[in-house]
Amino acid sequence: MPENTVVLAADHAGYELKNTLKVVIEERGLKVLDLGAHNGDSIDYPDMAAALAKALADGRAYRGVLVCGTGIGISIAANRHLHIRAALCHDVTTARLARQHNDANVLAMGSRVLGPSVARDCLEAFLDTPFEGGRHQRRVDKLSGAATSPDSNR
Ligand SMILES: O=C(CO)[C@H](O)[C@H](O)[C@H](O)COP(=O)(O)O
Repeated sequence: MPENTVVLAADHAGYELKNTLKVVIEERGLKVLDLGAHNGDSIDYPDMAAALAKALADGRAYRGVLVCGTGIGISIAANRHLHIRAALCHDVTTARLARQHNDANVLAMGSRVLGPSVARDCLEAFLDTPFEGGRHQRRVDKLSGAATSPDSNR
């Protein structure tokens, strides 16, 4: 898996913010796999989330960033894929905790609710923060069906 590549995808509403975030990632010396949108023409967020999920499943990137108008639709769509842990974040604290506690592999944001400066801060926290493991690993394992019992809480 290319540990230096971040995959980006957005719908038309997230197109401009996605391009802003692309520059931020490249400035950090990472590579970007940009799946679009490549213009402001209306496009459906489930299709973009599915394309990003496939790129991660194929090992073409190690993390992903999704943008739509609110981040809601595109994060819901991404989380339909079992290997995706997409966190919809609105601030640095949630972006940091999404990594520390949830081992989120995808950051989702809303271009119509976040300014570019906050979005940049969220992205940097998402890229810089390691997973804490420990008790959180057990919980993350349960997200992907590793739990032995549906009512297990240990
Ligand atoms: O899916 C969304 C909301 O959960 C995204 O914000 C979309 O970008 C939004 O619904 C697109 O709306 P538009 O009126 O078609 O631009």
